[in-house]
Amino acid sequence: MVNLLPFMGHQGSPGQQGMSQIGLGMAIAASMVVLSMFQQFFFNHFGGYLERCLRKLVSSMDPYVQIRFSEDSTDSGGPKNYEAYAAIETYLSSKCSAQAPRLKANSVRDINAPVLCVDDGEGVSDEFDGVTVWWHLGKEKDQGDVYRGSRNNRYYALTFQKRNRKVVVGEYLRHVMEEGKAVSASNRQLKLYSNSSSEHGAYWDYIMDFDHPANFETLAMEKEKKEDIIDDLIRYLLYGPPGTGKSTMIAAMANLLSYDVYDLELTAVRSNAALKRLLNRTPCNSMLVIEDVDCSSKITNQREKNDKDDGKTVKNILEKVTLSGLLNCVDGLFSANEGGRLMVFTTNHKEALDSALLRRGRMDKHVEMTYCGFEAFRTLAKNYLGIEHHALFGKIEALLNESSITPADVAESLIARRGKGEDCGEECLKKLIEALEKKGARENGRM
Ligand SMILES: Nc1ncnc2c1ncn2[C@@H]1O[C@H](COP(=O)(O)OP(=O)(O)OP(=O)(O)O)[C@@H](O)[C@H]1O
Ligand SMILES: [Mg+2]
Repeated sequence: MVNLLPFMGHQGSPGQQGMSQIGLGMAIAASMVVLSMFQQFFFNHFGGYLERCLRKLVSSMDPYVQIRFSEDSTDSGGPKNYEAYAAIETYLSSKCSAQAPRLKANSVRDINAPVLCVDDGEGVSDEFDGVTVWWHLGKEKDQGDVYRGSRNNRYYALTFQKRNRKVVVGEYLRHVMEEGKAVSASNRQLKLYSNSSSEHGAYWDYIMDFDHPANFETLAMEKEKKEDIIDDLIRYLLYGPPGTGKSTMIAAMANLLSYDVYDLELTAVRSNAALKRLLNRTPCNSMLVIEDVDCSSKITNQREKNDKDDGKTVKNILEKVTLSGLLNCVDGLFSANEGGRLMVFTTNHKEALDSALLRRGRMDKHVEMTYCGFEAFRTLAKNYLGIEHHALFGKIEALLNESSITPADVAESLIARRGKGEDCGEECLKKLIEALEKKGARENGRM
């Protein structure tokens, strides 16, 4: 404690000194209580008012407005945040190459046309309708949570003069988002994610860049069916025997929409809560895929049984991912986020699926991937041999009508002949006819 006595001027007897020290102490304590009560009273009644006045004063002196667009998709803005951030980044790539002294290249689909963007701490200006705005890429520390840890979040700060607020917030931002999305859709490198879990919960792991060449043109399937799918991509159940193109169709869908693929392995998800967390972290413009959903649900049932056998508690059993848990999550996710998300289940055994999954309205479309018909064969012949018409096509059509061969098997016989020279087309078709005849004979023999 600070000794106050030397500053007291008058020094009395030791007894008097003791008394005056106590008196002084009490006076100081009392004045501190009064002061703190006053502070509290003052700030309760006038603090808000003072702050508002101060803000008004500062903003009247500062003729600029700033808007931040954060890359963080886990805060209150959700995945939409990242969508806006990515669109801005792409939009600015065309502006920054001429202006910013430091640039960075983002991973893109076409290596000949990389998307450049400003480096951290750099800025660029832009003109729109006679209005100048300034963009700046900043970084802020985010405390994160136990699931993702702390990290640095980037944000784009848009600064403009207050008098241009209407144009910037309205037309300019719309223009930035539209342009940015159009460019990124055509040139963005797609990515493949899969789910993992740790003691902290479930999360998405980046696996690799998604570089599947499939598209709807090369997908072997009837034209009408393809068009129907393209027109209305939302929630799908793809079913059919192995090798009929379910995974190929998923790749074609992702490529068509430029969506990243989130491959959900249900057996690796530990609880319905973990599943919910994962699905909530599936950003917009993404495709959630659950392959072989019949196997996933079987394993779930099996796990429940095993747990019962092990004598584990009821709580543990309930905590496992259940089909109804999955369906609840899916319904919630998709009703909250119209568009920008696609979900596809696949199965080889539609008949084995729970009726809850098949119920109308749950999966918008059930698409059957079938054995190779003649139209599908023609696509494959064009893909692999570059042949669109041939005298042997008639015979092949007749044989395809009689046997059940998968597009994968047809493709395999066509690939096997490829590389044997320009004129291997006819030879390939003959080989295919041979394979079809053998298959037909086997199938008839079995019947
Ligand atoms: N409809 C198709 N159009 C074009 N190629 C196809 C088609 N179906 C199969 N293929 C070819 O066969 C290969 C295997 O097909 P894919 O993996 O898509 O079958 P799947 O239905 O997913 O099988 P599984 O049920 O075993 O997962 C593909 O890589 C592709 O080359
Ligand atoms: Mg597959």
